[in-house]
Amino acid sequence: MKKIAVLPGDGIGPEVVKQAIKALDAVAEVYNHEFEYKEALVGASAIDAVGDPFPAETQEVCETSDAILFGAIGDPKYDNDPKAKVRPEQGLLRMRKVLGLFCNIRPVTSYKILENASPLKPEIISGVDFVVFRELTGGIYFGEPRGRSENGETAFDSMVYSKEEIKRVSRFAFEAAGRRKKKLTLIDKANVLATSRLWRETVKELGEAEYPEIEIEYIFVDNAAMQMIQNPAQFDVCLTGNMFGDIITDEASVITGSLGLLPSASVGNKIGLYEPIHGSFPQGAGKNIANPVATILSAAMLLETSFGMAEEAKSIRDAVEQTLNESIVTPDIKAEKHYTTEEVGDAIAEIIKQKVSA
Ligand SMILES: NC(=O)c1ccc[n+]([C@@H]2O[C@H](COP(=O)([O-])OP(=O)(O)OC[C@H]3O[C@@H](n4cnc5c(N)ncnc54)[C@H](O)[C@@H]3O)[C@@H](O)[C@H]2O)c1
Ligand SMILES: CC(C)[C@H](C(=O)O)[C@@H](O)C(=O)O
Ligand SMILES: [Mg+2]
Repeated sequence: MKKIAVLPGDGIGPEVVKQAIKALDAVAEVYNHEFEYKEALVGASAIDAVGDPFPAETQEVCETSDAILFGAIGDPKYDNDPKAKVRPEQGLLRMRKVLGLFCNIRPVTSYKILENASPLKPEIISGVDFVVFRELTGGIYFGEPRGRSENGETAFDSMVYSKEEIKRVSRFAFEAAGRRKKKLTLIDKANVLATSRLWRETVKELGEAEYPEIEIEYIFVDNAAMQMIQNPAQFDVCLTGNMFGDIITDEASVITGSLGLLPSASVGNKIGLYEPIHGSFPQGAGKNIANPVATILSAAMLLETSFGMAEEAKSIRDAVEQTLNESIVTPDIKAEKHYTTEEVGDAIAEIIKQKVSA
């Protein structure tokens, strides 16, 4: 029996998480596994219920589970109130920090069938298959000091990184590069930032000392943002800090056709957390239009990474691909006919059940 903490969160979070559970249930049925789900509050809905975006009970549920499935957090009432003292995003950040989730893995894969769904030309996105390793518990998101001057006229955030923080996430990226094309691209801003120069120095030292077979390429983040649109197929394993990784992966989602397609895994010392890279898409909440694929693929990453269930994970990925091939897609994907969140979730679960029982 595997215990999965389920944190649906806000906006479309509960709708897309529900579809991922359908896929997990289908896997459990076909492969004879038992998954026990324990739901907990996070984000704006947790603030509304108990005044804290990451309550102690939620932390407890996470820490006593084998893996965490997360939807999304965020609500316009906080986005539009810069003076709000408690914010949903603080819950997400605190959760990442206390659970030691310092490495966020974001694969970007283009699907042949969706080559016309992207605003980019098919010949540019054909065969794109790279993965971004984003540092998740350091950098400008967490650095001190941060805040406002006494008169309120100035605000400041600090970008802080230690060699140790850089090394531990870099190891994950080097290991992945070893399993893939033996090339690692460090994305930074070393021409301006002292922290980026520390990244370059540390990654170079680590590579020379422990991963001499991996070729390291260095690229400035502004150039990388441009190259990712101009020639995305050149990338394989990318490594970057917290904020650059956040921005560059939303950009990368355009290659695939929709932000609603990209999953992620956040790992570190202990437990793994799996979540779509998108947010709570408040405009789409309650309308049954959100694309559940990013969350369903996050569930596949959960099976593979936390439970070592590679075949089960593949059955989810294959089912997703089949729905895309059959054009069973939500409105964010260019198609003649569109399906609802529930219909896409049902179709994927059905295919998982059929495929393996066939
Ligand atoms: N990890 C997270 O929980 C997370 C990530 C990003 C943003 N947020 C929060 O979400 C809220 C909304 O932020 P935002 O609008 O900048 O980003 P967002 O990712 O929620 O949405 C941006 C746009 O992407 C599209 N989109 C996103 N997910 C989709 C899906 N599953 N299906 C179809 N289309 C999808 C929509 O067009 C949407 O307008 C904010 O409060 C923000 O802080 C949370
Ligand atoms: C909501 C926000 C704090 C979060 C981040 O910046 O990490 C989100 O954009 C993400 O990509 O998970
Ligand atoms: Mg983001």
